[in-house]
Amino acid sequence: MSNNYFNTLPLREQLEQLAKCRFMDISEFPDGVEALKGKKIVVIGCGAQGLAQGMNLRDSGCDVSYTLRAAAIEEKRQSWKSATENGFVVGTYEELIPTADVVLNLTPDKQHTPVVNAVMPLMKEGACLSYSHGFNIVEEGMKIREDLTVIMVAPKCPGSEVRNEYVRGFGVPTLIAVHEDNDPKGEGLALAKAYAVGTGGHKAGVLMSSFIAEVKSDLMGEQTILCGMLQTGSLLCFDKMVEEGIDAGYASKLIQFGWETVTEALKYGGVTNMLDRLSNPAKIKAYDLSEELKVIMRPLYNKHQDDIIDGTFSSTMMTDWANDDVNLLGWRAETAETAFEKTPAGDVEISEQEYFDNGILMVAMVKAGVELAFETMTAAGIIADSAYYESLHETPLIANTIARKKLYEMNATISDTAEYGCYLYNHACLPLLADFMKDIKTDVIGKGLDLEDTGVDNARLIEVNAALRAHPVEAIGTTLRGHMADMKKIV
Ligand SMILES: NC(=O)C1=CN([C@@H]2O[C@H](COP(=O)(O)OP(=O)(O)OC[C@H]3O[C@@H](n4cnc5c(N)ncnc54)[C@H](OP(=O)(O)O)[C@@H]3O)[C@@H](O)[C@H]2O)C=CC1
Ligand SMILES: CC[C@](O)(C(C)=O)C(=O)O
Ligand SMILES: [Mg+2]
Ligand SMILES: [Mg+2]
Repeated sequence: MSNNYFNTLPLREQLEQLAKCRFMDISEFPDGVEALKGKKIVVIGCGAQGLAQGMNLRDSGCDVSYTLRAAAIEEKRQSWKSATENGFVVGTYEELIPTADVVLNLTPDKQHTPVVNAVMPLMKEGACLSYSHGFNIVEEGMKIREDLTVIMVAPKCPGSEVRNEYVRGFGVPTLIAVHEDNDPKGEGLALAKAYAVGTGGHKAGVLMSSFIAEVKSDLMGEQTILCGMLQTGSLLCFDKMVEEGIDAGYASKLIQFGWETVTEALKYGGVTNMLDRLSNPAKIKAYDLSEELKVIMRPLYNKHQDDIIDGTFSSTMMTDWANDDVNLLGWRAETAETAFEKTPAGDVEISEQEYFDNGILMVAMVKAGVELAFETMTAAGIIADSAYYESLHETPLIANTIARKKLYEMNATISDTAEYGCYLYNHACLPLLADFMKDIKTDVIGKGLDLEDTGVDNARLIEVNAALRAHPVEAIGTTLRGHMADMKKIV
């Protein structure tokens, strides 16, 4: 079914592409959206990314309209409503694609082959086709007409946050790339840079990378820490608290809003700051739990990265696509039936500090997941900047979606590809953590440490603090966060 482009490349070229990643200074964007001025941008699809990116680009002065498949227009589906209610012109492929200078393909990855095959013959000679994820090019080996420029502008963030951050006057880190096989006029980079400015990404940080590095890091981040770990942690922590007699409404609230609160600390000051929010004994406890979790979960992180690199993951997922999404839909239904999803957050006050104090295990899970994802990606040749965005930086942005409407909202907001990978990880991780969870009590999830004396051994505290600060995700995080000084507070 697929013709994996990455697997056709010689090893040296694979390694070179994986390691392609350069942080662009904001001074490299002096022309703003100029390269898109006077150009007609037509977005295919008006879903999570489509609507957010289109609105940002329009607010940045670009000419944006939407093309949808005929049935979506005839049936006035949600995509049609989202585009028309926001004042955009909407038309069929035949009406709008031939007029477009730049076509943004923002349909689900699963649909890219049929969508691109349908629009490519309608595209103007020399136009540009853009993606926000390189799956179609890298994993399916899609060949694009030689006269067309092919670029990627991939926000490292859910669509809702692409819009929210822009409205807050900021942006989200964005990875840009030009498909080297398709840059006939040498204008790909200028277009990608202007597009990144139009969505606000340049304010948060743009990485100039490759289609390959984006795909192999994006898939890894979303499957493991960003979505898989948060889903697994939510289910395990909730069930444990209820089993230990904690009020279900309290447990539900602690988790639903806890991820957002603890990862907000991560966003501002990395893993170090997140653990610094705990008392000294709680910090040492969280550190020890996370070290234990890392030993248990490391083989799973390695497996996910290996399967992503060699194409096993993509071919498995494509088999599911061909099989009417039987696994995806089954996992989605199963998630909806979990006790955590079905228990509304209780009407109880939980202070910001209490989320940390009573959520020590959640802090440990985030630390373990972020560090493992970062370590695994960089060991596979992904550059630290990119691994940082795909592990630490994006975790709070995904956590925000859980705060809105639990796992349902997270899985509805992320791409179908991320949703599939999230469930895949979750299914493997739950049994892996079964023994570990047997020893967990309410001191680390639900009630917090009940200590009269909060004293700790100096040498141990120094050792833990040093280990936290020495992790390589902290060094790159300090540098990259230095470029995000205007980031706005959420919680
Ligand atoms: N979700 C996210 O936050 C992120 C997504 N991305 C990437 O962005 C791209 C878009 O993903 P996402 O925003 O999640 O997608 P969504 O599922 O949210 O939106 C898909 C849109 O495409 C339309 N669509 C679906 N099937 C077809 C089809 N066969 N032909 C034409 N249109 C179709 C849908 O409208 P209708 O069904 O009404 O026709 C809908 O408007 C993907 O490449 C994804 O990897 C990148 C970063 C983050
Ligand atoms: C976290 C998943 C993601 O990669 C994203 C929002 O960045 C996606 O595909 O949705
Ligand atoms: Mg992503
Ligand atoms: Mg993704």
